[in-house]
Amino acid sequence: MVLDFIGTIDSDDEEQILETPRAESSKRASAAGEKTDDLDADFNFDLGANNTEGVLDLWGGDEVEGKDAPITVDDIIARRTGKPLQSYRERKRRRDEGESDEEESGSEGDEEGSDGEDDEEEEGDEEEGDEEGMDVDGDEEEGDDDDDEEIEADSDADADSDSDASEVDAAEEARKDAFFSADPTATQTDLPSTFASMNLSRPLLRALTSLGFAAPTPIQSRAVPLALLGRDILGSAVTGSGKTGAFMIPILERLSYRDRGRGGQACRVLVLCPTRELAVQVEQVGKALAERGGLDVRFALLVGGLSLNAQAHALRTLPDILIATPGRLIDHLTNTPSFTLSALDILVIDEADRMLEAGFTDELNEIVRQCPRNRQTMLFSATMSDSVDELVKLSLDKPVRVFVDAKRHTAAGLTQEFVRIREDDLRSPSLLTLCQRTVRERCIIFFRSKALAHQMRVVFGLFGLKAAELHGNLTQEQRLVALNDFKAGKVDYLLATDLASRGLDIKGVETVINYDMPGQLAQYTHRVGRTARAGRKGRSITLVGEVDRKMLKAVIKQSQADQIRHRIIPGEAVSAMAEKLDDLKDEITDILKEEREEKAMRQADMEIRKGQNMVEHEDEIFSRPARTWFQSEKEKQTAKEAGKAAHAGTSKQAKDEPAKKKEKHGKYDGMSRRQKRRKMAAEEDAADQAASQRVSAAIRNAKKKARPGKITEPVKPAGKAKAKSGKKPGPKRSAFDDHEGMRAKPTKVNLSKKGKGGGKGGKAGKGKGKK
Ligand SMILES: Nc1ncnc2c1ncn2[C@@H]1O[C@H](COP(=O)(O)OP(=O)(O)OP(=O)(O)O)[C@@H](O)[C@H]1O
Repeated sequence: MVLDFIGTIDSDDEEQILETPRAESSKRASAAGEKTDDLDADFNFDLGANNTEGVLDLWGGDEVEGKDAPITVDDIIARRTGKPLQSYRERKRRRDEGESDEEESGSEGDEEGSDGEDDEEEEGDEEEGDEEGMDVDGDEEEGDDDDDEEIEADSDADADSDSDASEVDAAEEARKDAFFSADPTATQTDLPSTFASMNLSRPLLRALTSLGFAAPTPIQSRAVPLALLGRDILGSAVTGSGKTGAFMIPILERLSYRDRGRGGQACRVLVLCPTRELAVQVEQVGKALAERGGLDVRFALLVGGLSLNAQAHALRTLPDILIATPGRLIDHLTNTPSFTLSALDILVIDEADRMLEAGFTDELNEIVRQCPRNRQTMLFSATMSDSVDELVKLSLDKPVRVFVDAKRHTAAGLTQEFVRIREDDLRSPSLLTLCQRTVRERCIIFFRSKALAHQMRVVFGLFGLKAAELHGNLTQEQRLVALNDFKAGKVDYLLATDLASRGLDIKGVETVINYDMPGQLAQYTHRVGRTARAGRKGRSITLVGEVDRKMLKAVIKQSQADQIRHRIIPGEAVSAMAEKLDDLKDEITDILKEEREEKAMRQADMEIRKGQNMVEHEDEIFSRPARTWFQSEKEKQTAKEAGKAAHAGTSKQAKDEPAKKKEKHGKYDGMSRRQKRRKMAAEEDAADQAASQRVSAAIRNAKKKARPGKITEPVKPAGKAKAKSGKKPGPKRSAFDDHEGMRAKPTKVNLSKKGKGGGKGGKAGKGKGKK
């Protein structure tokens, strides 16, 4: 690996990286009316960050009232340790205020002690770190040779097919040329530098100013004018560069000219998003713009986890803009009477490359099928692909590719750090060390699995680190509470799966940690894109194991050299943490067990209530029309699995291994030892029998092959091959031709009676041959 250009960080001095620009330059430039690439870093779309209740209302908050709030892991930990968890800021405030009741001083003492220790250690560690850093570099170089060999070998193989590949490339390029329109903005030197120069209406201009959007971002400068012309667009620009505005501004502008006369009311715009949280956010952006501009535009949010009835009711009022996740939208298209997309003018697919992946294919096809063909379609993503194969099914009309600064894959203000993990067992201790010493707040940590994210929350809790989880195993309310607690700074870490990797715009995220390297490059790009948004600075830290080296190379290849750093976490600190973690194993198991028991009790309670409800409201429940589903549960599951595999992009080995394990594990599940032994013996017998049958069959076949064939029978393999190749069969050959070099007399057989006649002829032939 080439680490020469990678700056090594071996102290915990973050100032250099995290000095957050207060967007002064941006503001100055905006004030002067200049065009600037810096976005308004202080602008916040988060209308509900500090108002959890308000946002919960949006999600049917009545279900989350405090009276029935479930016991959380934090509660269990607090109960067991006798110390409530506090965020970093709370701890700091208390320390500053000198609060010192016994309990607090205990926990603070620990923390301060460890802080102090860390500081002392750091100097020593630096040297150690340096040494280790050199060591790592050395190893990396060695390893790199191996990789280079592999790559060279690959390129050797490639060389043979170079001309084929270039033909394919040229063909693909030709297809793209035919499919896309040329982008008139690509070479345009006088792109609009202000919103006013885009000929937007006054109310919308007012709204933009009031939101602090002084000047359009590059993607907005290029995409908005095209979108206003009604063009189909394939838009791409780095994460956090204002793509939401790039489609929402022209939508609102176009809607202000809609027909409002009789029958003019209809659902005209549909924005599809892959996750509920992103849909909520897009709706907030649209609503904020509409409200600030006093625009008469109505929105409906169609996402899972919200009341179906409330959404159906909203749909009956024909809102102008629908923001939806695909599954819930199809549910409404199937079950909400008179709801159609027949009047749709604009379809937007946000995070379009994700939506084109396997898991969403069926749903997306169905939605597109129900949209009018003459609609305008806009696709956006930071990792948008322009592969024609994927796009043709969306029936686009000569779309324009608007790819801003296509060579840049990550935000300019992002510093990407990588920590080498030599043994997988050291991953968790490394993460904890990092969080205790360095990354103390405003951090999203991504995990490959929900279970791991959850387990880590318990561990974080035991170490006094306040965290929330965000993944698909939680109820919608829990997901939202987690998100809002993190936004409001009530928790310092958001432990998430890829559910949170795309689109979420959370102000002030300073650090993104990848507990493991994601399986796809696009996933990495979106994860680290949760920081360094809108012109701010931010940092990502990725723990890289040996198996992740290929992906690391790919990441480095797509990044600017000055963005990359090599971070070293002092080995001693990690070892000490590993020991502490080891000591806590039983405690962690007990907490998880206690949590499962709490959950089971709640579940039982819920079942009882459900039963009571059924009894009380039986008539009403059974009088409701049955809902129909677009896909059966099985189909849904298959699509989900396919989507997961495509999205995770895990190595084949990693994908196969769990499957193998499962099969092996499940085979004798639930059997007693005796049953298991019997079954194994029977299986062995059956295997032996099958093997001896195979041997006998092989002997029979060999003998058969050695016998001369029937006289009139064409030699099989040659005949088959000819038939396949479509060539005319030549004159029939006798089996003797091959064996004895002498030609047998042609025998007359009645070929019209194929089966029987042939058989007879065969027999006759055989008889003759024998004579
Ligand atoms: N013209 C603008 N001026 C100032 N700030 C802006 C402007 N446009 C967008 N922003 C801000 O930039 C931030 C990022 O915008 P947005 O979420 O649309 O990014 P994105 O490109 O869609 O990111 P992702 O690829 O992660 O989905 C938002 O907080 C928004 O307030």
